[in-house]
Amino acid sequence: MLVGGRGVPLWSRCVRLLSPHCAEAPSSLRAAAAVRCHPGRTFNTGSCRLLQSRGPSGTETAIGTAGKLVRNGGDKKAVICIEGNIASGKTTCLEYFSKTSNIEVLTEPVSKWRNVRGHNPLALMYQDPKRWGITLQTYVQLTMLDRHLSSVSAPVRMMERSIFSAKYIFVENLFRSGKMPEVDFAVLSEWFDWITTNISIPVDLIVYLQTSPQTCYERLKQRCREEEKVIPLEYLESIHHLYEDWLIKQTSFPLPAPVLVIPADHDLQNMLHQYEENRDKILAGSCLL
Ligand SMILES: Nc1ncnc2c1ncn2[C@@H]1O[C@H](COP(=O)(O)OP(=O)(O)O)[C@@H](O)[C@H]1O
Ligand SMILES: Nc1ccn([C@H]2C[C@H](O)[C@@H](COP(=O)(O)O)O2)c(=O)n1
Repeated sequence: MLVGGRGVPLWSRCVRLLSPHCAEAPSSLRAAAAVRCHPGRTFNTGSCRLLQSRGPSGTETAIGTAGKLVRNGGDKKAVICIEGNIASGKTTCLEYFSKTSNIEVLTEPVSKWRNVRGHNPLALMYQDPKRWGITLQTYVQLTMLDRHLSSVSAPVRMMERSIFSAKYIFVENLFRSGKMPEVDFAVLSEWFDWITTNISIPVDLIVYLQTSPQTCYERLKQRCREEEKVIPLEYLESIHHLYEDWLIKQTSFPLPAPVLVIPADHDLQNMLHQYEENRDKILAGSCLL
C-alpha cells in the first residue's frame, strides 16, 4: 500500500490511501467537525445546536456554531462515499457492505432521476443534453443533498457518489464538452456554491473504484439500462479523466476527504475479496464498530 502517493500508474493491484492536498480536510473518520476544503476556511459545526427542524424524507437539521445548516447527530457518524465511473461496480460494492451490521447503505437515487412525477429526466438528458442537462443535474443536486442530510440510522454510512462528484464530474463534463450552455452552468454553480457554503456536508472517506473506461463500457452493456444504450465509450473516457484529475492527480477541485483507491477492473470474486481485505481500512478509525 502506498500512502499519500500521487500520479501512480493506473490498474496497479494495490490499494492506495491518498490524502487531500487541502490542509483542512478531515483527518480521520472520527472527525467530529465538518470541514470545507477551501484555503483559509474552516467551519467547525460539531457542537452547538441552536435550531432544529425535520424536513421531507426524514431529514433532520440544525444550525451549527458556524451558522451552517448541519445534519442532526451527523457529527457522531462516519460517512464514506463510493465514487467511480458509470457501471464501475459501486452498487455491487454497496450491496456487499450492506450485509454488515452497523453500516447503513445509501444507493444513488437513480429511480427518482428516471421518474419525477411521471417524467424521466435521465432519459431526456441522454437524448438531448443541451436542452435537458440542467434539468437532470438540478434534480440530481437536490436529491443528493437530500441523501447527505437524511438522518443516519447506523454508526457508519456508505453512500453512492456525492453532491461533489455530481458537480465536479457530471456537470463539469456536460459544460466542458459543450453540451451545457454557459448560463445553465452558471446557475448550477451558484446553487452548488450556496449549498456548500451554507450547509455542512461532512464526508470522512472517499473510496474510488478505479476502472478503465473499457471495463465500464462492457459492464454498462451487460447491465443494459434502457436510457444508457446511447452512451459511447468516449463519454466514459471523459468521465474517467475528470475522476482521475479530481481524485488521483488532485489538480481540478477540492477534495472533501482522503481517498482510498481500489483498482476495480477485476472479476466479481476478486473484487469481493478486495473489499474484504480492505474492510478495516474502509471502516478504520470510526471507533464505532
Ligand atoms: N467486478 C465485476 N465484474 C464483472 N461485472 C461486474 C463487476 N461488478 C459489477 N458488475 C456488473 O456490472 C454492472 C454494473 O455494476 P454496478 O454495480 O451496477 O455499477 P455502478 O453502480 O457503478 O453503476 C452490473 O451488471 C454488475 O452486475
Ligand atoms: N450527476 C450525475 C450522476 C449520474 N448520472 C447518470 C450516469 C448514469 O447513467 C446514471 C447512474 O450512474 P451509475 O450509478 O450507474 O454510475 O446517472 C448523471 O448523468 N449525472
